[in-house]
Amino acid sequence: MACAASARCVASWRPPLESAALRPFTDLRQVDEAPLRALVRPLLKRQELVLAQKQQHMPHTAALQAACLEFNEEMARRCLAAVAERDRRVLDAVRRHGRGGLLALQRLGALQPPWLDVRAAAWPRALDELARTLDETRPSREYNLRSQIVRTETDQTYTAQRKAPRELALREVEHVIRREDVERLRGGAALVLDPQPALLSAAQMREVHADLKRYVKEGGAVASHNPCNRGSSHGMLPVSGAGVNVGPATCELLRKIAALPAIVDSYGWPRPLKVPPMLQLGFFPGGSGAQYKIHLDRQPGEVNNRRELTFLVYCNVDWDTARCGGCLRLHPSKGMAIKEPLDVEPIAGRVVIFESGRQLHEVLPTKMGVDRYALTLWVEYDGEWENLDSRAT
Ligand SMILES: O=C(O)CCC(=O)C(=O)O
Ligand SMILES: [Fe+2]
Repeated sequence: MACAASARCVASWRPPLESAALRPFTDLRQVDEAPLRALVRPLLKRQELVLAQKQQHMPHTAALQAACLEFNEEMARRCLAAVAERDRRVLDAVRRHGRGGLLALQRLGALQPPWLDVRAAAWPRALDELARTLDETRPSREYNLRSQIVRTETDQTYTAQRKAPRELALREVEHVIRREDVERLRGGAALVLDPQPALLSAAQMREVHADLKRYVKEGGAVASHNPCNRGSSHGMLPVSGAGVNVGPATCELLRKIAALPAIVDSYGWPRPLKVPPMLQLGFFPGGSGAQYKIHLDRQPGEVNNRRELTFLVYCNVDWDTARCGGCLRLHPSKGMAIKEPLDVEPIAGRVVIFESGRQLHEVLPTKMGVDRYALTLWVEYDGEWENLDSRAT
């Protein structure tokens, strides 16, 4: 019955006629994106200059992060101003035309919230409610607008930077993930792998550990502002190892991590994958109680997040969990295989793989004395934003 009714509705639906009475309101529906789009390229150019300047007195990735931050702040400022200007015009129009203006905007589908009560009796309280809602929702609308614009304008560069997994395949790591592992991953399992032979020799892993320690000390990781992720710092490392002050063992590890998604891909993953050019170094200072509360690496409905699979590799030589804490806790999650919380010790060379958008996880507080280092590669879904959350799982 419901289907028949909605089929009839769809068939008889027509776009609202933009009559002369509605015409003055039609422009109010959208933010004028043209000046914002025109801004992206010059800002990116400026970002390159800022990067070149900063590189003279700080490590490459710290400079890159600082330059990106400046770019984002400027874009956010301009987008917020544009959204605020549009809200001001909406409120002006409604004030001028009274309830008729509000009704007109609603008919054009321009107004949030859709639940606003616009009956004569509720006027003028509706105006206050509209003003408050516009005010409260402005930051999230700014965020959406910014990611939409930056994304469209930089799409070509972004795509060019991301290599398909097969191009990155390396024979040396073929043994790390087996066909059965990928089958389990497809079935909702999280993989905890201790490859034999290890990704690196014990001596090489010590070199990596020393490199990461130095890298953090030189300012390569910045303190997290995420309230869920108190006390930790993060930096980005290019998977090529190019341009960063790290030794051959770390470069080898980065290349090997970037080659792992090709194995998953070769045994069959339901969606196309892309490997980003950078991976994250997570630093949890020992004894600080730093932790990362329970989270997903891609929240449902997140607009500009394509994370499909999370690959973690730990670099903590001589890690003693009883003394240092810092386990990765995998939580039971909807549609996933884990039924009881599972604590994974972050020991050097261990590889953990799970679905970014489905596997809930947290990092338990680090305790005494020893710093915790993790490398995280978020392999992305190679498709349209819109498809991400509506896809069959
Ligand atoms: O360091 C870990 O074990 C996990 C880190 C994490 O969950 C993240 O960065 O999203
Ligand atoms: Fe995470």
